[in-house]
Amino acid sequence: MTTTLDSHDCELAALAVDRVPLELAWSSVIVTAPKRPRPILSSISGCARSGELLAVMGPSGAGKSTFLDAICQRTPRASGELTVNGTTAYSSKDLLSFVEQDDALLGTLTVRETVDFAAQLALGPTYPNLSQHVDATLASLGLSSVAHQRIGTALQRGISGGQKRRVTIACSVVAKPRILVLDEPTSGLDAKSGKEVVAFLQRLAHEQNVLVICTIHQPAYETFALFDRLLLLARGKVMFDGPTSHLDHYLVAVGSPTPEHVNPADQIIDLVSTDFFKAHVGSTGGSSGPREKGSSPAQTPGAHAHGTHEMSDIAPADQHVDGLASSWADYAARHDLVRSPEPPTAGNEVPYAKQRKRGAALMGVRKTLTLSHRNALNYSRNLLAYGIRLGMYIGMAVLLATIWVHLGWHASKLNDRLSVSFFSVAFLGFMSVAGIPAFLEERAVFIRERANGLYTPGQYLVAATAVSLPFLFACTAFYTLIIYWAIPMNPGATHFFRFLLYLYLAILAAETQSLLIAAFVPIFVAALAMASFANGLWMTTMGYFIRSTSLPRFWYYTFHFINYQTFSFDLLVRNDFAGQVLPCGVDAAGSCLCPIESSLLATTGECAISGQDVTQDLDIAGVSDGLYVGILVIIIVVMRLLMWGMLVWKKR
Ligand SMILES: Nc1ncnc2c1ncn2[C@@H]1O[C@H](COP(=O)(O)OP(=O)(O)OP(=O)(O)O)[C@@H](O)[C@H]1O
Repeated sequence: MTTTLDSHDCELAALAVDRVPLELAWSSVIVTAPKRPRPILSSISGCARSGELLAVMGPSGAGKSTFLDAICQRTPRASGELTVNGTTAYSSKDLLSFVEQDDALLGTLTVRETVDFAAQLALGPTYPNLSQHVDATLASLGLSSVAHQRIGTALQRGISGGQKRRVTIACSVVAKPRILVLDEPTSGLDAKSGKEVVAFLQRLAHEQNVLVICTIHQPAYETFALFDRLLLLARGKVMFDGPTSHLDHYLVAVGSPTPEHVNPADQIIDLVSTDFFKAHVGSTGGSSGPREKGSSPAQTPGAHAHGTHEMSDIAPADQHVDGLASSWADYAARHDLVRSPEPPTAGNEVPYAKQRKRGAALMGVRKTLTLSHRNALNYSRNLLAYGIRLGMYIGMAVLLATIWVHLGWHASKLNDRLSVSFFSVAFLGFMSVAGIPAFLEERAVFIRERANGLYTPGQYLVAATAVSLPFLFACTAFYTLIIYWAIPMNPGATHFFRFLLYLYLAILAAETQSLLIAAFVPIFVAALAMASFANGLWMTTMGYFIRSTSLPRFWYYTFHFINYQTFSFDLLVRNDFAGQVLPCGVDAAGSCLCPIESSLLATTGECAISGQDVTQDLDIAGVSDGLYVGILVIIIVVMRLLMWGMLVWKKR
């Protein structure tokens, strides 16, 4: 990887542009959580400037991820002030890209496609030299050799976990952010790859004047040396916030010098860790080391070691951390390391926001097209999600066509025939839950990209709908073609196309319902259970198992009439029986035996029931097909709008 990285130094330098220097400042940032005795972050202030690589470190639970969330405006629980170049009037989505701890990627795409789509969404498909920029980014992160490998799915092994981490970073870097924030960019990477990634981030900061802030756990000495500054947190407080070059001196000053062959990054983490504090205090008498001469009277590491029996379990750790926070504040003041944000000046106004507004509508259309293209690729390759689903629809059709084969038109087969319409609506609708896993995978990508301002929930939904419509139509068409003449259903082109339309609307409604539920509860098992329950509810109140006229009034006036299955089932039944006459049987005495009341017997004496008799019996004779189609469309549109609302509302 070293060689590829080096060979792209020039490329990176060439990509550098003369950019307005940025300073991100955070002031008195406090993050609290309900039922938590102390804040997650206790009034943190500081700033960082473009061209710097800042490490945010601290023991587990120190508040590092929360700090990143706060400075990226990703948590509603934060208070305090954030400014860029002295102003609060900036858009973090325009300036900043966030790389989360989890790698949310589409497994069916190749590495290059993934980064290329990210570039198109961030910069626009017509951005000059986009392809070269994508290749340079891949090379910079050591991904050229796997550029054409798929990310990987449950069926197809793809790239390694460490490579996925780098692809996620590449997706953010390729967007050319002015501020890049990364949560654990080296987790899952071996030491060498971790160092290469941090070296890349350092060059990105130094050569492209980007401000890079990242949390990092236990960096190797050489990796740690690449950082310009360190912000060290413990129990939500600042333990160190200055150039990494001062760390050794500071450790000496607080009486905890780094022993030979020990990484100063490990030494300071050891010093501020309190997770096993009580045990540590009990066994060793607390961490030792004199306080820096002249430091505040707050407790130093060893000061609380005696008399712990008088304190609560939490107090010694808090005291330890408070002592170190004071030590740092004293040290920083003494050594002129306290950084204050620069006041705003003419010429360093925050750029971008206005420029981006221009041509926003065209950019929005392009993004929707790019997203649709990506979705179409995903659909065409995702055998598990879509291939197997199409196979299921075909399998169901074959089952129906072979079991109900040559059903014919006899009154004794009335219920068998009604069950074709029921089965088609209810079971095909039920199978829409199979779309939930693929949606959740896409949603994770959407959450990441939306948080980085790449596109809006509306654009995502339009693109997702545009690609799912033909897929669901194909599923419906295959199903209809297989069963229609095998049973057969009501002959004639009009009835055939009506069947296709009504069933398509039912499947669309079922699909939208499943996705709406998954957007509301984005946990696979829970969404599956809820969608299954909803389908069960619709099945039982649609008027097949118990005729609608016999349904208890509560269910009839509520769920029967907001039920997409009611309208689809009624439409299919009306279509199937329209104009048909079903002869009834005759008993030994020659009496006509019809399963339902026959109007033909009463008027013409013919021993048969008409299609009209069937719809009359089901209490759907007088309904308007157009109205029912309209209601189905409204149900689908309302659920899609609710889904949009859910996507807007749920940011995680
Ligand atoms: N929404 C929340 N509600 C309650 N507690 C929370 C919430 N978010 C975070 N915390 C708590 O705040 C503390 C800091 O969490 P955070 O994830 O920021 O730590 P971290 O330093 O990133 O830890 P790690 O290195 O283990 O990822 C933890 O104790 C965590 O349990």
